[in-house]
Amino acid sequence: MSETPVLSLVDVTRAYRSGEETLEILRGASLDLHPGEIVALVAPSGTGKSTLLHIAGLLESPQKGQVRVAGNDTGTLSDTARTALRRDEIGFVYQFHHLLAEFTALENVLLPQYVAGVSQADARARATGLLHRFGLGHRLGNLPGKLSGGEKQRVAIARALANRPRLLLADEPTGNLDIHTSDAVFEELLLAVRGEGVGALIATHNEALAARMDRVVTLSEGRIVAR
Ligand SMILES: Nc1ncnc2c1ncn2[C@@H]1O[C@H](COP(=O)(O)OP(=O)(O)OP(=O)(O)O)[C@@H](O)[C@H]1O
Repeated sequence: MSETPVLSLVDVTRAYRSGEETLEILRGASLDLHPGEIVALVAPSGTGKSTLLHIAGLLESPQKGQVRVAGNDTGTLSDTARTALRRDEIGFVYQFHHLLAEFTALENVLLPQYVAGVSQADARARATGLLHRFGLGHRLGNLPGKLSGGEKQRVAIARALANRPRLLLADEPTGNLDIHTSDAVFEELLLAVRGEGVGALIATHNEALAARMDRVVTLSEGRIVAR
């Protein structure tokens, strides 16, 4: 493919100290994720999925290697430029929704857009459009405490997509939900991601959900390999 990858990891290494020991979690992990491609990351617990997603999301830095997001070599960016790149190009969905409890569903989807400088009218149109798409048109004014688990996670996904990121990173995005709700929310997530043409890297333990994505990769001895 000739298009610039939305995410390029090149020989990324990351180790943690644990007492006397050094845990080498990532040992030369490389991956190209192309625009619109949806990749599942399925690997045993503790092998470094969250570490990899944090590095891809510019929340952590690798000790060695390169992280390029939408063609930008992030190792050479100032903190301000990294923050702007994260805000404009990357959406995150976690296992837990992390919605702001004192803000309504609509406000939770508006806020990242305001931070990015989107006008009130445009932000409102985008937020209501997304929330309607996730079947939450009747929940715009609800606080998170007044939403079901599945609804909260749908709002979190809408929030992650609000600024039209080119890259979506998700860590067990439906791992907190019962099987039935998880399947439904996951289906909506895939539809939205495909509809928006976002490149997505999604960590999951759910093999059936992984099989619905374009490609499945795993972590083996600190490297990313196809499965
Ligand atoms: N900040 C840290 N300091 C020390 N060790 C850490 C740190 N973060 C992660 N680790 C260790 O690195 C390893 C990989 O952690 P990570 O959370 O990336 O795994 P994971 O594959 O996402 O696991 P799970 O599927 O259980 O969420 C674990 O052994 C963990 O204890």
